Amino acid sequence: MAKLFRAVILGPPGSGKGTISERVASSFGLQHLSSGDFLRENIAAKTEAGVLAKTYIEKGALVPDHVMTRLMLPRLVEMTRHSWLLDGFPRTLAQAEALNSACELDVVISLNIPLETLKDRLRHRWIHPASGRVYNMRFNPPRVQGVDDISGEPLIQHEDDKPEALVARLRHYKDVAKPVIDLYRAKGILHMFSDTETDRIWPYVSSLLSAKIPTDLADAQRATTH
Ligand SMILES: Nc1nc2c(ncn2[C@@H]2O[C@H](COP(=O)(O)OP(=O)(O)OP(=O)(O)O)[C@@H](O)[C@H]2O)c(=O)[nH]1
Ligand SMILES: Nc1ccn([C@@H]2O[C@H](COP(=O)(O)OP(=O)(O)O)[C@@H](O)[C@H]2O)c(=O)n1
Repeated sequence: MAKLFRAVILGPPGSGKGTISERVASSFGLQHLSSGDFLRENIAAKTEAGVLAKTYIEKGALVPDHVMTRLMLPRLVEMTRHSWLLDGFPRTLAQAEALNSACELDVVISLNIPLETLKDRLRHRWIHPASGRVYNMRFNPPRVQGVDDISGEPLIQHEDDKPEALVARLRHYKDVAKPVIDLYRAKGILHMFSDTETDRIWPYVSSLLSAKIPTDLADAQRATTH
């Protein structure tokens, strides 16, 4: 069995983690696990962790580490036989240490996007809650404004994308992300990308992963996901 590949993508709200993760999933056959989407699934399903997490997310605050870890690690156990890309977790040093005790990472991608770019992107972000499909009125608009291309259901904007909640989230992100980035840099697995456009970052991410993911593994995984 080819060695599995484990990666994490870090970046502030609106940095393009989800956009790049989808491209990685379809190009390399890695499973994309978005902690934000997984949280919203748990909130919708009114699970114990979902009910608890909802109280923090509504304030634009971070969900406590033990709640996130208790939610994410069992999900990763279910994915033991897959290569995966984690998006939005770990977010803090405690979460990174919990993850590191559970598995070995091969690559950590860190997106470094200017604040004004983030604000502009999130102002125009629309989401289809049921599927997690993400649109942007400037970057990838839906065919019909306010309507999901696939289901025809209405698109929404996340409460915590509103400018007033966004400032709190961005400040939180900077405070908690630095030790996580430093940890992975010290491990020698951090790769930082800075730009204002995903389409300019993507070729670099793609060539990094092409060099890191064994070709037989990528071919095998593409075969299973298509
Ligand atoms: N204008 C523009 N918008 C982009 C670009 N890349 C992504 N977006 C849009 O910007 C918004 C944020 O992108 P996401 O992929 O959701 O970013 P994220 O890091 O996953 O965001 P969170 O889930 O909030 O952490 C979405 O509406 C994307 O469609 C880009 O290069 N230019
Ligand atoms: N590790 C994590 C991931 C998400 N979250 C919460 O879940 C919300 C939605 O996560 P998300 O990944 O969709 O959004 P971003 O905050 O990453 O832009 C975040 O704003 C946080 O409130 C968290 O507290 N801890």
